Amino acid sequence: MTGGNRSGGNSIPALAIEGLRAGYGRGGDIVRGIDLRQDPETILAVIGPNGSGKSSFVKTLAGMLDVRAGSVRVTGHDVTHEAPARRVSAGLAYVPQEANVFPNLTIGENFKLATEFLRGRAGVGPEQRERVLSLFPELAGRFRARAGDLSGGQRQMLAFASALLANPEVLLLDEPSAGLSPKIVDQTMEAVLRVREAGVTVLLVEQNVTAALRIADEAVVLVAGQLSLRARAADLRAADLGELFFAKVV
Ligand SMILES: Nc1ncnc2c1ncn2[C@@H]1O[C@H](COP(=O)(O)OP(=O)(O)OP(=O)(O)O)[C@@H](O)[C@H]1O
Repeated sequence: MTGGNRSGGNSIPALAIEGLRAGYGRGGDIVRGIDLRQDPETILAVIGPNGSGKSSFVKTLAGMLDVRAGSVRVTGHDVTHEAPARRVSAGLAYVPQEANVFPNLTIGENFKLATEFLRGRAGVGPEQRERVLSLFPELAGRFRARAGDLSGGQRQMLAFASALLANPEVLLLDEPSAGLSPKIVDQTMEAVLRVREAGVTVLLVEQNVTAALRIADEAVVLVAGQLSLRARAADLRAADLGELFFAKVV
């Protein structure tokens, strides 16, 4: 998160995924052969019908689900078989859909825990904390507030901020709009834009296709664990995706 421009035609992809396959226990593959490259400092939306494997895909990238085949690179570094914490150290941060803050701890304590295991990662420290707080001014001065007492939108900001304290190159977001009112969804998406403008690459899994397409640079459609379409977000309309989803998209 430098605020500098790391993009460019010949730059190393922020994320490079090849032939990725993953699944649960002894079950069949849920992620079924995904190839994907994402340029630095872009927002890529991952959309698709319920149960198509969006969360499983992002969990695989975060190291929560074992890779059965293929590879994952973050700014050129192979993290395919790294544990989740090592991926964060390699620049890949993850905000899960649920349980993404510690509700019984204060904002200050959530911040402290977020970096507790990251000593040694470049750019983690007081300066990064100041940068993060400048992105989320609503959290500044509220360090003693209990995370569980925050509104849904504020809690989401805290989850983003905690992930960004690790100074990631890539931020994985799993359905940040889930359970939020339309107004708060808009504010949350604005926050994702600020994160991108601060120099972070964002992979955004979303059910709310309209909200995701509004801020994304590009979108991919995931159907039954495989990518069925990649397009510039500006060229896609939620209403046109119904056929791909085999369901009405709103
Ligand atoms: N912990 C789990 N154990 C076994 N199977 C799982 C587990 N979590 C998800 N699955 C299966 O993986 C498939 C894809 O689910 P996943 O949650 O990744 O899809 P999704 O696209 O994120 O869906 P949604 O949009 O409804 O969240 C489903 O068939 C689901 O039943």
